[in-house]
Amino acid sequence: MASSGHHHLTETFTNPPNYSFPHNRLSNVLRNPKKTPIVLVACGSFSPVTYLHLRMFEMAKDFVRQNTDFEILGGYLSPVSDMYKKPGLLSAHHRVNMCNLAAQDSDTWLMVDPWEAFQTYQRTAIVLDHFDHEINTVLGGARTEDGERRHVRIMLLAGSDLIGTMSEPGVWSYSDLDHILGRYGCLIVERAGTAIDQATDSLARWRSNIYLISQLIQNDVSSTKVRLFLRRGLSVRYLLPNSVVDYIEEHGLYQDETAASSHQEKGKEREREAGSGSKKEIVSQPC
Ligand SMILES: Nc1ncnc2c1ncn2[C@@H]1O[C@H](COP(=O)(O)OP(=O)(O)OP(=O)(O)O)[C@@H](O)[C@H]1O
Ligand SMILES: NC(=O)c1ccc[n+]([C@@H]2O[C@H](COP(=O)(O)O)[C@@H](O)[C@H]2O)c1
Repeated sequence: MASSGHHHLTETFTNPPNYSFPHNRLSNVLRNPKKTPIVLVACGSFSPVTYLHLRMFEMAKDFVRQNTDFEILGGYLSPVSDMYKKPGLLSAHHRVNMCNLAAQDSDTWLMVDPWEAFQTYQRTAIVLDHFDHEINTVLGGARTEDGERRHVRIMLLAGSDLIGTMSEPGVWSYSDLDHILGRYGCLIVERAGTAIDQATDSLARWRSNIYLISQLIQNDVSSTKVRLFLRRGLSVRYLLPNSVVDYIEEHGLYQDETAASSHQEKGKEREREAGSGSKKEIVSQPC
């Protein structure tokens, strides 16, 4: 495993009340002893979770099988805390519930960890340390079929827009980047509107720990677009799991324009559209 050598695992973590680490779908057996066991962690708002978020895990699974010596033991969605205060961020309670519905609906290896959602904002480097602690220290890592103990490597799963922010000044500290990309590593899924090479150029020193996954079927669904559709009373069915669409309808979510700072959201969506070179309006009518 690559290690920066300068950083140590965070020793103490603040847990939300009544918290227990979900590991019901986490495999603790490494089927191929020649492989390195990994766990994928996707950090984000998930407001709401869409099929694109779930596709990221499937794309990563195919990529890992075809191009690496890793074996995936499980995947986690880790919704960010309400204190992240991003426009359109619905309460953690609803975001976690929707992620749980989506994960239940999906394959058998996805789970939702509410650890960061239900407490103060935690930086991504700390979130990955938390997973490392729970999986390797508390659960004792994985075992081969012969009973040999193995350290599980935690890896960040993200879209190329997120990796793009890693070269923007002031968003991530150098020591956090070194911790995330040096100690753990990252699988990056190409996202329409973000140049993947440009996004990773400035991260070249950690190149060996960054895996780029191209999108063979272009899909630019975003949570921002889903929120815009909902506010305009448009259908979002088949963009996200039915159980999540039903949950949104039942609870009347994403109807309130002011709470969601729609102004900022439209700006953000236009930026992304402009970045992708597309001049199309998402919806022909203005809000
Ligand atoms: N269409 C997509 N293609 C590739 N990656 C994506 C896509 N949508 C989301 N992601 C990735 O999923 C992770 C979680 O993202 P997040 O919840 O912030 O979703 P989002 O759709 O970007 O939300 P918002 O529109 O509210 O900014 C991020 O790493 C993001 O890059
Ligand atoms: N310094 C950091 O640790 C840092 C900076 C920016 C975003 N993030 C994380 O990235 C995820 C997605 O953020 P955005 O939706 O703002 O792109 C969130 O989970 C957030 O916590 C972490």
